[in-house]
Amino acid sequence: MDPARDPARRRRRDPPGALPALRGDPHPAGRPARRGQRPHGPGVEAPAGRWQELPRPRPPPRGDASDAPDAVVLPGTTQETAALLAACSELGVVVVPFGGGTSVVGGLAGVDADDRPSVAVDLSRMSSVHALDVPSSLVTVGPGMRGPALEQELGREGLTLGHLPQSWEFATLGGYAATRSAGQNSTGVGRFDELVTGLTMATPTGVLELGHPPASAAGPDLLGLALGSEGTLGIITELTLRVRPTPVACSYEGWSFRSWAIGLAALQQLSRHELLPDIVRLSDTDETRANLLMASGTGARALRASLRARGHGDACMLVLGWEGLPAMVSARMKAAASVLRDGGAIRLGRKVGESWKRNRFHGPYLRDTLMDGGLLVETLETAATWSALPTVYDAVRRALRESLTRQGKRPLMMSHLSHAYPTGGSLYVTVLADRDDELPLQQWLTAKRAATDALLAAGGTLTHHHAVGADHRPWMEREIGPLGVEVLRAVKERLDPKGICNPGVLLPD
Ligand SMILES: Cc1cc2nc3c(=O)[nH]c(=O)nc-3n(C[C@H](O)[C@H](O)[C@H](O)COP(=O)(O)OP(=O)(O)OC[C@H]3O[C@@H](n4cnc5c(N)ncnc54)[C@H](O)[C@@H]3O)c2cc1C
Repeated sequence: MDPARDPARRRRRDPPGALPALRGDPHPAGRPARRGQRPHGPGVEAPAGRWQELPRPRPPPRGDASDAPDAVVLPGTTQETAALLAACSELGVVVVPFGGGTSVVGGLAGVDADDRPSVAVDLSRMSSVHALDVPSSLVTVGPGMRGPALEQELGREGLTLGHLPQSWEFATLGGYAATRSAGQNSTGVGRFDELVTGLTMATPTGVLELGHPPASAAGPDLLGLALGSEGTLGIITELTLRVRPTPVACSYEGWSFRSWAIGLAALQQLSRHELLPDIVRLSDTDETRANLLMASGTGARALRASLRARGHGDACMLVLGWEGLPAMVSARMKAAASVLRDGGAIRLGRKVGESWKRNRFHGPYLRDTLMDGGLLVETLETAATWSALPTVYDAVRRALRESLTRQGKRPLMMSHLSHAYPTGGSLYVTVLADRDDELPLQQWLTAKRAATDALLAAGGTLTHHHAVGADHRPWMEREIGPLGVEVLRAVKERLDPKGICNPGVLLPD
């Protein structure tokens, strides 16, 4: 069986293809809880607040499979899924939908406080195109379909979805909707939730048909309840997505700024002038330095020398991608170039942009190599308004540095902004440190908890695109307030009265 499709992997949050890295530590990014236990050991789920040292949980015995699902079920239609959910509800069996298994926040942890039996619902049998409405630019698909397969089908009609997260090879369309994913082109085409115009969700108490393209004013939009619901309300069994013509022209280019603050200010100017490109990636000095060091060949050496000579020795590199009709692409690039030059940027040209494009799915595989070498390699992400971003950036880095240094492992942190909006942008931080081989999970949870407290206090969101899962649950009330949590609970109680739908995620205990 393709390991990415193996639902027994659902509680390990490693990316498909990451298995070799896990030999020494089966759960470097998160230890799955055993049935009936709190997900990450005592203390870890306590409400966020002032930092306290956590009691150190004992690592699980190697090879412990006590949290594996009791069965894997593969429904083929909405009706079969609805019947399955109704039966599980009656019998008190927990149901965890399994898309591509790429959740990095414990979305598939399957933890149930009551330790009920559980089934993993593998959606791979529902992975075909159901309808294509070319004049309306709409495609209707099954939730188990993966991005590459859909792009191949759409490509025959000269269309594309254009949703390209780094997990694109393995993640599914249903998973994107359930987690409100963002892709590399989201600045241009929109986040995945913006691409969903309608969906069908089977719940234990019936089937919901949500959304009405092109638009409707019939009350509050219930579609928003299903997007980001992470399997807690039911299972998405069909999606209707907005597609667009395959771009005729694609141009990727690199720019350099003297500092992160200057780069952020320039992006803010682009957004203010409605000149944001389709792809934006502004790396801070540490990430730029690492990228330049990893680039080989005479071109890379010449680039490093030229940046030093022009006073950009500690540069922050920006990659922009422009897609669409040739005339539009060149007009937008020209207008943006003038704003960027006014903001102090140096144009590095297309080679830098093309090189980013070639390597854009390689990062996670490099992570495996680094982990094999004994490093802790983890990531976290958030988003904030343009005015709050600098504070959030400083706060997260400070919290991570202090926490890991206190644990005796000084980290290297690399950050980038990869999704820009008129009002702000996302922030993604990669952390590398010597791994505490005895308690690697505790090492990261300690740091992550400090960073999450810090980013929320500074005005960031709990998550920009990785979703809540099991890992972010303790902070959910802080994000949406106690009344917000009650509203979600009330909806869940109506649709899932026995609480069988993925009970271990999203909603706090
Ligand atoms: C290497 C790597 C890179 C990543 N890069 C990105 C990125 O660039 N952008 C980004 O947004 N995310 C990224 N992620 C996170 C992850 O890929 C996304 O959260 C993705 O949307 C999950 O899709 P999936 O099909 O794998 O869902 P799964 O991991 O299988 O499930 C995720 C959650 O959704 C629920 N679920 C899945 N399918 C359904 C359904 N049909 N109905 C109801 N609930 C369902 C599951 O129960 C679970 O709670 C990355 C992950 C990895 C490992």
